[in-house]
Formats: sequence, C-alpha cells, structure tokens
Amino acid sequence: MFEKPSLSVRNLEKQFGEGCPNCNDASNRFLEKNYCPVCGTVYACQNVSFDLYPGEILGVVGESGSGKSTMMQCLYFDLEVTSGEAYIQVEEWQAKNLFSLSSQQKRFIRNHHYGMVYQNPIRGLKMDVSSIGNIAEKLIAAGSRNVSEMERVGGALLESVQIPLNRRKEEPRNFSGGMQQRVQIAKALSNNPPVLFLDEVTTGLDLSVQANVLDLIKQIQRELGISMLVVSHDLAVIKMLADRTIVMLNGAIIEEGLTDQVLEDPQHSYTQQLVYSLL
Ligand SMILES: Nc1ncnc2c1ncn2[C@@H]1O[C@H](COP(=O)(O)OP(=O)(O)OP(=O)(O)O)[C@@H](O)[C@H]1O
Repeated sequence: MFEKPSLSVRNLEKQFGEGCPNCNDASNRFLEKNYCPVCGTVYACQNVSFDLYPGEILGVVGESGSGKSTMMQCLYFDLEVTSGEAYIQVEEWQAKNLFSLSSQQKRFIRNHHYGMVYQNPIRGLKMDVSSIGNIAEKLIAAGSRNVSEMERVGGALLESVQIPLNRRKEEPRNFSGGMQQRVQIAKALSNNPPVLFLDEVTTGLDLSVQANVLDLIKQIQRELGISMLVVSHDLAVIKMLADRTIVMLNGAIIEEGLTDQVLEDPQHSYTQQLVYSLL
C-alpha cells in the first residue's frame, strides 16, 4: 500500500501499576502472562505498533484480557497511555503525537476526527435524550449551530442506519439492543470521522441482530470509505468485516496480515488454536 495511513500507532505501552525492579526491565518480564508476578503490575499493552490505511477495516482479535479494549481506549483517549505515539492523517495534526496533546486538544480530535462505538450503548449514548438529540450533541461538539441543519443531518443519519424518521424523538432506552447500536453508529458518523473505532459492537446481540449490524458496518465502509478499527474476541466477526487482522496475546501483537491469510495459514501457535477452535 502506498497511501499514507489514516492512523499510525507506534510502541503503545499501557501498564496498570507502578512496576518494580523485576518488571521495569522489559527483558525480565514474564511474557506468558501480562502481569508481574512480584508486584502485580499489569502490562495491558506492550509495544503495540500498526498502521490503519484509508478505507480499510482492520480487525483486532484476541482472547479476553489480551489488551484489545485497553488499546482502543488509549487511542480514543479514554485512558492515558504509559508511553507511545499515534498520528492521524489530518493536515493540521499530522506531525503531532496525539498522546502528547493537551486534554483540550484531545477533546477536539475526538469531536472532529474520531468516532467511537462502544460495546455497551450506555457508554456512547445518553439514554434519556432523544435519538436525534444524541446526534445533535455530537454535531454541536463538532461546531454545528444551525438547528434546522442539525435536524436534517440527524434525520438522514438515523434513516441511513434504518431508524425510521418517526422514531427520531424517542429516547434510546426505549429501543432494542440492535437499535441502540445503530443509533450509536449514526452518532459516531455525524462528524464525518476519518477514523471510526468499534469495540465489540455485536457482543451480546442476538445472531440475526448481529448480522444486521455487521451488514450496516460493511455498507458504511463501501459507501463512506471510513477507516475502521474493529475489536472483537469473535473470529467470525473479524472474518466477515476485516480486510487485515492483528492478533493480540498478553498485551502484544503476535501476528498480523490479510485476514484471509491469517485465517487460512495462521503462523503463531496461539492463532492456530484460535482458528481451529472455529472449525
Ligand atoms: N483499570 C485497570 N486496572 C488494572 N488492570 C486492568 C484495568 N483495566 C484492564 N486491566 C487489565 O488489562 C488487561 C487487558 O484488559 P482488556 O480489557 O484490554 O482486554 P480485552 O482483550 O479487551 O478483554 P475483554 O474483551 O475481556 O475486555 C487485563 O489483564 C485486565 O485485567
């Protein structure tokens, strides 16, 4: 690929705990686990580096506790990294390490250049505000002030995720899980983000509702060409969505490649186990 990445991540490290003489030296770490047996510090992300290219869906797969969500929360600034660099391909920001920005600048990036869809819609939506009001909130954060324009854009976004216009004033708490996820997706798209993060967005939904949400994500990729980072513990979800895939274990990336290649010819023994458990 010759295009510049939409998002580049270099040596992202996130630890929970202060460390100790045993584990402060990375070469001493007990790599079969992600925590120090002496002081209990958790090394949730270790030396994570990757590029996300324009218009691609990059899958991140791994068992529970492998560090997928921590990595995504660091990138979305929900968590402070321990160290590392991240860059986005947006003119005024491209030379700046996003992790070094002030909180106000990070908020600006979230409002203008990032979209996030959480596993639990409670984190991404205000359940007691109308669906269109949730979208308006993000539009206002991104600088919109014109009410009739917000109504038009919000209504169009809700329609694009198959929420009928006559339900736009209903609060998400009255919606089914699948509908709530679709409102979250509409809200995440409202600032036309070049990068969209999706964290276990179909976990907990019925199979038919899952299929509907996955179809919607594919459709968004086809129509809008947004770069997406999709975290899931479910290889079937990754197989359906991702162009390329990263496999994480104990906080580190252990394998990456085209999704078909990773699934058909897994190199690492852990990836092999993961793939064969699907068969
Ligand atoms: N606030 C925290 N304090 C201490 N340890 C944490 C904290 N948050 C996460 N961890 C640890 O970091 C590691 C990575 O967790 P993370 O939630 O990122 O994994 P995951 O792959 O997303 O798993 P899951 O899908 O179950 O969320 C785990 O060992 C977890 O226990």
